[in-house]
Amino acid sequence: MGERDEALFETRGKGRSAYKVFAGSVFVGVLMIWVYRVSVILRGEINGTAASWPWFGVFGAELWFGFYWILTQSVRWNPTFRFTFKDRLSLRYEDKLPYVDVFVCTADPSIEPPSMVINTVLSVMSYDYPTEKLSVYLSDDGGSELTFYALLEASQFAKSWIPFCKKFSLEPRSPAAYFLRTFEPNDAVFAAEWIAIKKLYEEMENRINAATKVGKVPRNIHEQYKGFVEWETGITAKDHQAIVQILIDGKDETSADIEGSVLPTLVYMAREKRLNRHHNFKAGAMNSLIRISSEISNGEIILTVDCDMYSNNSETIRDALCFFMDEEKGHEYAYVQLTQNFDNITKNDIYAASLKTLSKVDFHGLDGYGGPLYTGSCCFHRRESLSGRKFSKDWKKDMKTNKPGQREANSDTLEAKCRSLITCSFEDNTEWGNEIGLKYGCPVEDVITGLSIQCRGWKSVYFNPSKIDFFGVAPMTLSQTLVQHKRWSEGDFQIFLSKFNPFLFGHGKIQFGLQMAYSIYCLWAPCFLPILYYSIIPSLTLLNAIPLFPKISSIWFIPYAYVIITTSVYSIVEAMWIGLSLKAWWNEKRIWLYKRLASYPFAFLDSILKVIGVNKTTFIVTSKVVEEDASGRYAKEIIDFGPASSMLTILSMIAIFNLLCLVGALKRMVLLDDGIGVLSTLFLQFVICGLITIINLPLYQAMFLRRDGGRIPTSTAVISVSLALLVCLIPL
Ligand SMILES: O=c1ccn([C@@H]2O[C@H](COP(=O)(O)OP(=O)(O)O[C@H]3O[C@H](CO)[C@@H](O)[C@H](O)[C@H]3O)[C@@H](O)[C@H]2O)c(=O)[nH]1
Ligand SMILES: [Mn+2]
Repeated sequence: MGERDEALFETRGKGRSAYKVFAGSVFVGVLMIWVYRVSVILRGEINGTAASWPWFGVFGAELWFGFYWILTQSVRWNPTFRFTFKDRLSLRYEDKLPYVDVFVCTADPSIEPPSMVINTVLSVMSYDYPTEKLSVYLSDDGGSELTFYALLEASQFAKSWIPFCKKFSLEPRSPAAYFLRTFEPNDAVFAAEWIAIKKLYEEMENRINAATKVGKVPRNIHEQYKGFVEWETGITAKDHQAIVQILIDGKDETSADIEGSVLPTLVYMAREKRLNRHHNFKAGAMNSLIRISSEISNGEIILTVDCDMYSNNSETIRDALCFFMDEEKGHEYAYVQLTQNFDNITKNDIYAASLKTLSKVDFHGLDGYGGPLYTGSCCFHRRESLSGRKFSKDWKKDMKTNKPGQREANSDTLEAKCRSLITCSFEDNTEWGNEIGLKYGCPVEDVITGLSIQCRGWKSVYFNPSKIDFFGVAPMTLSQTLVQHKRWSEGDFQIFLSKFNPFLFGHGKIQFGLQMAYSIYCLWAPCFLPILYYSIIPSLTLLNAIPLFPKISSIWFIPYAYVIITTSVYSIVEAMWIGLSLKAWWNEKRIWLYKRLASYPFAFLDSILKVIGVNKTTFIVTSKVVEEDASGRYAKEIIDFGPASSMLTILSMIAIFNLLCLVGALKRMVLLDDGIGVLSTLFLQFVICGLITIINLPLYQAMFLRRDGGRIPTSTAVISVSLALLVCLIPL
């Protein structure tokens, strides 16, 4: 034992020589482009001409694109793939498996329906894992009796659901997903139980949805269960006392399922909220969970999931443990990040929300340099690394345990103790949010926390098996997509500006490849500048017949053509390889542009304002539901552009502006005698302007032709057309 052929997991890299040769050739192309620009400057051909400042700007953008392209090579250089051996784990450690605590976070019952939240909870309660070692905690930042009520219902339903899942080895174990995907079985015994449980589930779901609809829990239920006393005083989401309710106590022999087996512990928590106190969003909720769970179950492994991310694979905990419990390497790992998948993605992924390039390319690349980012959900942590501990080589904690944790026996005293840990003032003058737990003050608490853990010497693992582990809900409108990406790019850029800058703080602590890879995301926000420039200036100069690029017949045209064509073809090939359709690839390109034009500029601005102390961190929660007609459009892959917003105005303005430039330039080309000559000197500007126009076809449609609720509001149309006309008139 202990030899790698007996190991609990295996790591495989992929030989990438062909790719490296290709990337090398692109790099030469990029260098040639730079050489061309410098040589023109040295020959003094540019200074003083009309093209002077647009020309230097384009050069600046090209410097950035080249530099950024180099960064993205880090995640394509050394991809790493992991495989686990769960049978070896069971064979060696089945009776010594560690305690596992699962954290689920929810924030708002109106956009995160309680019936969805409890499906996530039920799916993780039903893991194929010793139930006495499994505890599930729900943090409710909405402090809502509706969510509490749903969880109470779930705690009852679990008594039938968990034994049913295990008896028939069901997958997935979220009842909603299971009943959506399966039909009445043929086997008579199974069918009888199946029908009975389905009925039980539907009745429960109806009760929960009925309460959610009216916005309160029926009186008679209030009276039946003492826990509701917390809501008797009419508390609000932003102002309420600390609430901790142990709904199922796994240590209590009387709380068994219908077959008499122990149930996993189930806890509801709403940390104290006061109007004048900052609560640090999800990071604050997670830190509260870390503290109360350490009193109640103190699992050595913590799984964090968002409330929409149900488990799709009952064996996931065992996969994760294959890394943590591996005799040789296990002690190095702080967290095991699994893939976040979404089961509401449309056929051609209209909002590029599947994030497949991240999950199927980038994260494998990150894993080759010390491990992936922590992305908030679907991630297993070692409790001690999450709590701030430094990695040390000599220190191998023995994960193998079979003794129950020590704790307060009486559940009333235990709850009271826990409540005292989640008051507004508990963290005052402590290291929580700083050295201990998840970090505060950053809209991506996950990424900054993961980075700081890696900088304390720990490694992480990316595990992306062919069987999907989790399914969540991706944004379903354009504005939600843009707002989510604004939060992400803002948070990542703030990391870059903070003392945790991957190159500075990470220097000497994490590998250079990892520093580069983190910077891909940390530098999303500033990418708006060159892209915005490229979306306006080449087209404006096209309109004014000022060339900015070498003409088609020039030898310097070759590196441009080579870089543009090969990187585009490569990006299509990569998209096919990760399972996107051609149309999905095209949609991804559109959202790529929209993020850079609409999300990133605001992220950039807000980050700067935050650095100079004007702005505070915010966290706009993504809605997991949309209205009926919006969901109809989503299913038909019709982009929902509305409502009016400054983000939308920018997008519309740029789309219209490019259309005007293209029309103006084409007109001139047709009217002039030397049309072909014009086309040849302005060729690349035609390409850029033309592509921006073509990719915006759905936008023009939404502005001028559509009448549905997802169209571009008239006010936005008027403003953006006027602005576009104004920009066209800028004299050069
Ligand atoms: O004050 C808050 C705000 C959010 N949440 C929860 O945080 C989770 C993530 O929120 P969501 O709106 O779904 O954001 P996403 O952009 O989908 O989340 C990704 O990005 C976040 C960081 O920006 C991470 O926290 C998430 O884990 C990660 O999945 C949800 O369960 C929320 O209920 C809270 O508990 N309290
Ligand atoms: Mn989410």
